[in-house]
Amino acid sequence: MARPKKRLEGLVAATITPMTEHGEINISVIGQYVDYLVEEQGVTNVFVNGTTGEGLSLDISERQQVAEEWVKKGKNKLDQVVIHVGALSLKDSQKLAQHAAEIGANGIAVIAPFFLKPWNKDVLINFLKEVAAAAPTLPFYYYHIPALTGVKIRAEELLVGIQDKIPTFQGLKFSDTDLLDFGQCVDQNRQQQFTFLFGVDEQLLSALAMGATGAVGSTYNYLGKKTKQMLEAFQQNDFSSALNHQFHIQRFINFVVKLGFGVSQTKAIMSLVSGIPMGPPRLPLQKASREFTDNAKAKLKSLDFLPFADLNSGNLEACD
Ligand SMILES: CC(=O)N[C@@H]([C@@H](O)[C@H](O)[C@H](O)CO)[C@@H](O)CC(=O)C(=O)O
Repeated sequence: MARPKKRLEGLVAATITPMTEHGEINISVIGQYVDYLVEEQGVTNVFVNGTTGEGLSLDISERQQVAEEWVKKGKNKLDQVVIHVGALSLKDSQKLAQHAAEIGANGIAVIAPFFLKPWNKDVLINFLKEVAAAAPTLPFYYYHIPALTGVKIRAEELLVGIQDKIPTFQGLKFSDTDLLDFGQCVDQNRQQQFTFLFGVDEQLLSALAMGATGAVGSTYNYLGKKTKQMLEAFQQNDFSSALNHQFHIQRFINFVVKLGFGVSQTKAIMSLVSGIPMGPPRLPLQKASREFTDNAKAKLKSLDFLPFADLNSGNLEACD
């Protein structure tokens, strides 16, 4: 059975796909992006071409180029590079899975197909199994994100006997707020040594209490250091400090959610905080507004989340 040499643990940044002002992928800044995550945020695992990375808005060749660049630039710097290879077409997904294995990625993840949808657990597993089989040496993660896929099959049900069907199954990336489902995934699989990655950053502490072994999220791109403080406090059984850290993070997320928060806004915030031009999102997404970025910047400052006192206005290129 394929197992990563080291278990995927701790924080995993759901990477942004940098783009030029003309909407082309801009892989030239990925090396700089790797250094920023490692050196400034202490984040050494990445999840590439997922929701934040607009994976489903890229064509196959673009997805392969982005994946390849992360593996290349992450060599000897990142611990694990997991590639999301989910697609509506099984063939595309298999092609991407095979490619991920060829380039030396550390794992693959797949969402449920979301147009012609699997209507029950067995059908979904059959789809996932066919993708996993295209990369038989790579650990496989199911990416559960029902609010976006519309596939509401409970993760708990899906995990029953999953390794009999998918021998490379390694774990779950759980991007949902149903902590009953999440808790039962952990509780019913205590013997399996699965990896449980939680994907709702503002609720991570609750998931840690339920047994999450790590977390994948968009905010770890720029709040990685802060979130690591929460993880450390939790590991030291200092629940009061961990809660303070979670509330601190929630104050920011709550603020931006009220303004309207998604991939476009993540790109703008990351450009602002890191100084790396992430560019605009691809249609159908729209650039974050200048008003959003100004407000987010003021909030980051007031919460002491900005590494330096004043920011170069050049970092605001992602905004109108
Ligand atoms: C719906 C969504 O984008 N969720 C984010 C969260 O990190 C989210 O941005 C955060 O919890 C703020 O709500 C991640 O789960 C997405 C993710 O891991 C990915 O990009 O694949």
